[in-house]
Amino acid sequence: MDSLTLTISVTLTSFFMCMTSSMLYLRSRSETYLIDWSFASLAFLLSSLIALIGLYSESTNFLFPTIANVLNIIAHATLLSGTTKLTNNKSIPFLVIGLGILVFVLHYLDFTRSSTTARILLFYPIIISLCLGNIYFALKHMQSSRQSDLTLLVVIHSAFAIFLIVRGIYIAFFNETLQLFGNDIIQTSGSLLLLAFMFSMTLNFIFIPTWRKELELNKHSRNDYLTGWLNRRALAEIAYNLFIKSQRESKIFGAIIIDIDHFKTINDTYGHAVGDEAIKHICNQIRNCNRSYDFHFRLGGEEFLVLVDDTKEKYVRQFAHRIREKIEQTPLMLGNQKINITVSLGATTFHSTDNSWEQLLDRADKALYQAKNEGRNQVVVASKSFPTSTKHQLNMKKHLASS
Ligand SMILES: Nc1nc2c(ncn2[C@@H]2O[C@H](COP(=O)(O)OP(=O)(O)OP(=O)(O)O)[C@@H](O)[C@H]2O)c(=O)[nH]1
Repeated sequence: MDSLTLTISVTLTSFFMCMTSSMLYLRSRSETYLIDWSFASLAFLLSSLIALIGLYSESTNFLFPTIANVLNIIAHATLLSGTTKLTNNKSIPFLVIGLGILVFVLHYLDFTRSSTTARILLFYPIIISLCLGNIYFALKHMQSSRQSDLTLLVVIHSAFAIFLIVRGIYIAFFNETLQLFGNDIIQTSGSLLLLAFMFSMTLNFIFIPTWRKELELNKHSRNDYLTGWLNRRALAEIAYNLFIKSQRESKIFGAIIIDIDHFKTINDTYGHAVGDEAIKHICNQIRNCNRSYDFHFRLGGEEFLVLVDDTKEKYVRQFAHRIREKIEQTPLMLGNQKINITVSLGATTFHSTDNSWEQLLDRADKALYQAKNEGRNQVVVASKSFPTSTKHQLNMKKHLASS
């Protein structure tokens, strides 16, 4: 494979990369990091076009490799800019422009002007650092969001950085002229490496927005629009999994149902919008009392459920009391006006005699009914022998059946 064929292949691949990223952006304009990745692809395309023209015209003009290299570094820096926008909501235009100017100036130093090897060894650390930047931001994002959507990006940049290091070491320490596919190994491996990188980045461009759309759809179908908490659709799946886990590993999970007291009065007095604020306020207070890995659901208007994994009855009781106290002590502030809100809570834990997760929720619901009946603003914990069927419980069953 001669250099011209390889450079034409790289140009074509960067053309497809550019087309793919810009078309993806035109389809979903909210994914603004695709603008940066489209510019990066355009810079790769221009870089390979300039290299191609230089090669085809057999020009010795130093401006050809200079501009091709400047654009190449700008392309890698703009890829990083897309990643920082995706993970941190910030692009990094000054770094992109700064690196472009730096690489241009470096071309006109005596030792870089006279040696291709010196140029490669000078610019590789810059590209490797940009790859490491991509890896750092992607890993940080995946750790905080608990999603693995950027795995492919991490793999591609890691593989590319490793290949660059190996190639850099080879260029620095071995100067035998080996052949690869009928051409000088340095030339061929460089083009093949870039081809593989661009091809996998194009796949990555398609993969990331698709994955994010799917996550968003999934989130909308499982989460309540007002609070962001899980809805009834998610309840059946999560409660079933906890129930199976409790049976298999003899672990206890607990349920706390929380209902705002006299919520209708809040709505009637202050209006529906303030009612919505009150719901969000209560959710924030509940969240502040629980562990981040408990499951939070909005069961209906002003009724919430917390499922507590791997616990004991005494901890569930403590949690429930903490929630009640926190809400009582933290009024909703409407400017200078305080709105005091209280909640009633019904709690219970898994018993070995429970045949289904619904049985556990029925018991928590009955306890809630008792808390309401006994004057509200209190916690009732249902033990194994809690009395059966109430009117409220039947309502709950109806709710569950219709969800
Ligand atoms: N603002 C607002 N109100 C809602 C929402 N969903 C349901 N509601 C209202 O919540 C109120 C619930 O009233 P009730 O079921 O009588 O309960 P309550 O007034 O809290 O009385 P107790 O639970 O017995 O203390 C109704 O007025 C519903 O219209 C919502 O998303 N936002």
